[in-house]
Amino acid sequence: MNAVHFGAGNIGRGFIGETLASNGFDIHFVDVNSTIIDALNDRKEYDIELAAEGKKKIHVSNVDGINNKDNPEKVVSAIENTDMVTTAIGPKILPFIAGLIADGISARKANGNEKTLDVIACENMIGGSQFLKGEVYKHLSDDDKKFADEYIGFPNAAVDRIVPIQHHEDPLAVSVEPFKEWVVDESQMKNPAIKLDTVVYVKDLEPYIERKLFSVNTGHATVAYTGEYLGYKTIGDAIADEKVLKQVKGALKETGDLLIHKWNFDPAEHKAYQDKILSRFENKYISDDILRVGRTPIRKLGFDERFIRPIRELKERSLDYSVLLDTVGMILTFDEEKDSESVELQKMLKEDKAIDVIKKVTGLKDEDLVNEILASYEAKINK
Ligand SMILES: NC(=O)c1ccc[n+]([C@@H]2O[C@H](COP(=O)([O-])OP(=O)(O)OC[C@H]3O[C@@H](n4cnc5c(N)ncnc54)[C@H](O)[C@@H]3O)[C@@H](O)[C@H]2O)c1
Ligand SMILES: O=P(O)(O)OC[C@@H](O)[C@@H](O)[C@H](O)[C@H](O)CO
Repeated sequence: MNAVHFGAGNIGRGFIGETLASNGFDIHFVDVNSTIIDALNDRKEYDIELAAEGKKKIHVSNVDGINNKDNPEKVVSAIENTDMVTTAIGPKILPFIAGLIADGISARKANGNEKTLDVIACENMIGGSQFLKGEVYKHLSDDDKKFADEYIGFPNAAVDRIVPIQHHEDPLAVSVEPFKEWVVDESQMKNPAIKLDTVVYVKDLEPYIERKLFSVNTGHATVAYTGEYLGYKTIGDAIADEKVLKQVKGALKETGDLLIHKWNFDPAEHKAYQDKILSRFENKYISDDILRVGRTPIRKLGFDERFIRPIRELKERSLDYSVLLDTVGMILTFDEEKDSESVELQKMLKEDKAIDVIKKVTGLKDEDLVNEILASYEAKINK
């Protein structure tokens, strides 16, 4: 069996690649990074190192690479014959690869390939694969849409493993934390016969993706933005400061209250899940830049993203969201010249009224909440 995986970056090589390979798949990685693609084609293998005592190595083989910028037709032909498509490319990039996936689906139809296929977006977002489906369908004819409705599934997924930006001489080497969790919505699959060992299949992904995004990612981002505000550069240094630790614990308490209320999670189990997350952020074998974890602050301030959605839903339930609100004030001060969204956000805040920027980036219509965010931001910049 073989898989086409879009995004040969940190999580692509460091988690999705490992899982597909250990399940016996040959992997065609698709990326625009020619250094990585050339190295994959030269060597057809790479190593993953576990960031923990002993630094165990995991060998991944039977891989190659396709540069979708130079050879889009090779991507289409790989999709035409593949058993699975996965992505780990970033939510904003999905629309740019949708056309290639659509062409691959059209080619399957044209060649009478009626083998069912699942396309799984492994991105940090709610409803990632279904979002990708919407983008792919924009490129399909009505007939090809009917074919896709019958044979192509887009099951949503949640993936969890911290993989920082890599600094090795070997462009394929990747160091990852030992923890890993990949959950797929089984009810949206077209080919449920392909079940990957170590992947968890569930009938309803929503509680899992919300638990992940509003615990791991809200927590991580809280460490990043509070840390940046206090002058730190790495997650490890930031979380060692008790002010940052207090902030992340406060944020997790609030999202935990929401998740327990909404999904009936067992409070003791949820507390253990949160404690595990904090210990993962403190992993001394990993150096994770605040710049990476805080990247794309406009995306992270989105209506359904890791801060605004829990705040909205806590407010609806008359539950406390003061720490999340305080953190949103700090996100708006995130000023990193290497992050184009941070540059754009700061430019907007200089040129426009802060209240209008807040409305625009969060999509909020609730005037009271917008004013609360404005007050939180002003408190941060006037300190
Ligand atoms: N790194 C993590 O800890 C982690 C964990 C879970 C989920 N995720 C999610 O996985 C996704 C990828 O994150 P990452 O950390 O691996 O990022 P990354 O930047 O390391 O990898 C993304 C890869 O996509 C490639 N790419 C960008 N534009 C492309 C295009 N148009 N066509 C083909 N390839 C393109 C880049 O060259 C890069 O190799 C994100 O949605 C992220 O939220 C990351
Ligand atoms: O990838 P982002 O930008 O959505 O979030 C940054 C990190 O919080 C994220 O990559 C985590 O490391 C990962 O989600 C852990 O599973």
